[in-house]
Amino acid sequence: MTQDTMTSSEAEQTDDQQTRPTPGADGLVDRADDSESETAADRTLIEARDLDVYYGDDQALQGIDMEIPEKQVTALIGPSGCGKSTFLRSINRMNDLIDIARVDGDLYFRGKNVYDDDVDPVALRRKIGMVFQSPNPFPKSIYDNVAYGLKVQGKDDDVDEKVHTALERAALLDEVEDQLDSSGLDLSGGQQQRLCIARAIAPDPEVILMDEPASALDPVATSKIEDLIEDLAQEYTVVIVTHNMQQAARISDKTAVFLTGGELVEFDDTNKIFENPESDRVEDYITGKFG
Ligand SMILES: Nc1ncnc2c1ncn2[C@@H]1O[C@H](COP(=O)(O)OP(=O)(O)OP(=O)(O)O)[C@@H](O)[C@H]1O
Repeated sequence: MTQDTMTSSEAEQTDDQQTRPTPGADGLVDRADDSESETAADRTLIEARDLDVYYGDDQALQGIDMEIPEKQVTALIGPSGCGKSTFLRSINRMNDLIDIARVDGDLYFRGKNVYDDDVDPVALRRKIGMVFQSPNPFPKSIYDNVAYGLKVQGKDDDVDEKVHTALERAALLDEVEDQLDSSGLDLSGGQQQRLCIARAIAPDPEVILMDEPASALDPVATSKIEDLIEDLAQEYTVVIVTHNMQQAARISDKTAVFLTGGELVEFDDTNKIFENPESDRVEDYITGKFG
């Protein structure tokens, strides 16, 4: 049957089969071949479509539409309680762990809806790692902190090399090379956070979600984390929640502004948001008139 002789629904189905990526056994779609002509920044890796999140009867996010580009830093900003962390957690289904949380709408990762029944949330979180607000190393050695995720996943080969690479990528190796057997808890706050970043990247995820990763750190440690985030975006897609607008302006390529009520008011290139936002409410927020 040719396209001409098909009914429109048959044609749609065939188009859909051609464009929809084929998931693997964990329900997810593997990393694309980088030989394609478009650059990573042109590719949408994560896409929210009409996404609502509720905690019991309270709606925390309303109809979010957002396309997050690959290998870029996307910042989520907005006043307290506007749903930034809720959105971040919806990307790797961490909200599943909150009993009263419920998600409606679609969240695609490489074109596959992560809320489909055939997606394994544990496999999803391997591809989409997370770093939290307070550094939370395990009470283990520096080495074991980073090796932990690899061992849990049964990635037992070349552990030494992978631990070294992750510490190097997290800009920590030079400072801890001679003390890999010391406790992770003996490091400074900034070093502990870089250790947590090394732990998150050791299993080689594609995305790193960061929930205010520098808010507990002093200015010097914060500056190191900011430099690191910009470097990480060469290899990974980074989505970061921050209360610090200067930080968002410094390190992100795209900025999403959420406002009270769980609404995404504007999403655009970071320069545009900070220099010439479309929305008066966004302008008022970023110029400090409220929030
Ligand atoms: N586990 C939870 N149970 C019930 N309600 C929650 C839960 N987590 C968040 N909420 C509510 O959802 C709304 C959005 O919270 P969220 O933490 O996502 O906002 P936020 O913008 O990240 O805030 P902040 O900047 O203060 O961290 C708030 O009203 C909050 O009280």
